[in-house]
Amino acid sequence: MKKLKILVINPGSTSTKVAVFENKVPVIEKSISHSDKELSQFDDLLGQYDFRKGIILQWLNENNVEIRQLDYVIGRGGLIQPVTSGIYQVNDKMIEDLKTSAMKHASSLGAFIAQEIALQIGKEAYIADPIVVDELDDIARVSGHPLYERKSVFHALNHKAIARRHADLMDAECSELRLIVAHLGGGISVGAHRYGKVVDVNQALDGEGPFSPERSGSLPVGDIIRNAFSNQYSKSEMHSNLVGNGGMKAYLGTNDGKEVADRILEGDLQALEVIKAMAYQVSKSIGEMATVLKGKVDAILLTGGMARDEVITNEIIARTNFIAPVHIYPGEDEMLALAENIILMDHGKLKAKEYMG
Ligand SMILES: Nc1ncnc2c1ncn2[C@@H]1O[C@H](COP(=O)(O)OP(=O)(O)OP(=O)(O)O)[C@@H](O)[C@H]1O
Ligand SMILES: CCCC(=O)O
Repeated sequence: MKKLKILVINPGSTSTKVAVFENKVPVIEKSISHSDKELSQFDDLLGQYDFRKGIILQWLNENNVEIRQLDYVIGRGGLIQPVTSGIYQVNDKMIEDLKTSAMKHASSLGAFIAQEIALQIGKEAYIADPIVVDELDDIARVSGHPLYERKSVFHALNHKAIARRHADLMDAECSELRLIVAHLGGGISVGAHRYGKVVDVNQALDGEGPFSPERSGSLPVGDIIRNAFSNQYSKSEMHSNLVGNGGMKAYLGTNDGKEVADRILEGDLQALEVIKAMAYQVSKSIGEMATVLKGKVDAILLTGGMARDEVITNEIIARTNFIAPVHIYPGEDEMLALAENIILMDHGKLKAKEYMG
């Protein structure tokens, strides 16, 4: 059977990851880092479109990949309206919703860039398990005030991929397991997976949960309101304290977990205190999700870049392994997960869903 050639595009806040897969094998792949300075020349996220697309086309060119050789193009999906888990064909409604979304996230560029490249070769573009996958129990939507409904915004693609990887290793199906998955990346999301559905999770973009390398997570709301009306901060300063310049970066001046790990090895006690506080908050979120699953938890899975750091994982294990065994899956499976969605669709085992908005 002919091997499928799949271009996978995953724009993140500080990098653009790109790969060409032949079936499940990434024959070429690259993570292109973008410095704060490089991205600050653009007024907003959509302003980065030509820049990021140009980098991808140049990379394909350098690797002698002609786009007409591609069978499929898939991007990581961003801030559309809430959807169920699955693979979606990019359509006009999706593009419109991405353009008008009030919240911003780099993954929204995935659909735009995938669509433009696919159109050039007369094909459709796809996204899968975007960050707005919503499987919340109704009770989890209640925030505490009717003006505000809790939203499901999290690392859905990697949560689902790591849950599947764990289930495979256990010789089980996700639909048989009750898992707590903690993605420890630039942002942190902790979700309760009940028989394959993420029935509760913190809104990991700009609102809830543990602080992360660059996000503040949950903050005392009354103090935020007082600051917002104090005339001391602009709206964008207030927001960047939540996303981009919050969390570890606000305390230690860097969002780089490896740099902080090195500082701890050199004896930096402040760095150790902040990392332990982050692990403490992640552990509390895991405890919360254990109550969502009524204490019946088969396993706790730690994933994302920061799951490579033993100071963090050991602290979380010590605080949570009374709930269930803790398994560590460092890094992420997002690129492979996107390629796998295409392969399953091509083989007729998964049907692309139509995005209705
Ligand atoms: N070996 C390591 N030790 C400590 N921290 C690490 C290590 N490797 C990566 N990290 C840190 O993990 C964080 C990034 O994780 P990851 O790559 O999963 O996030 P991302 O893709 O940038 O963002 P997100 O996961 O929120 O979409 C960074 O702070 C990075 O420095
Ligand atoms: C909110 C999910 C995506 C991210 O943190 O980058």
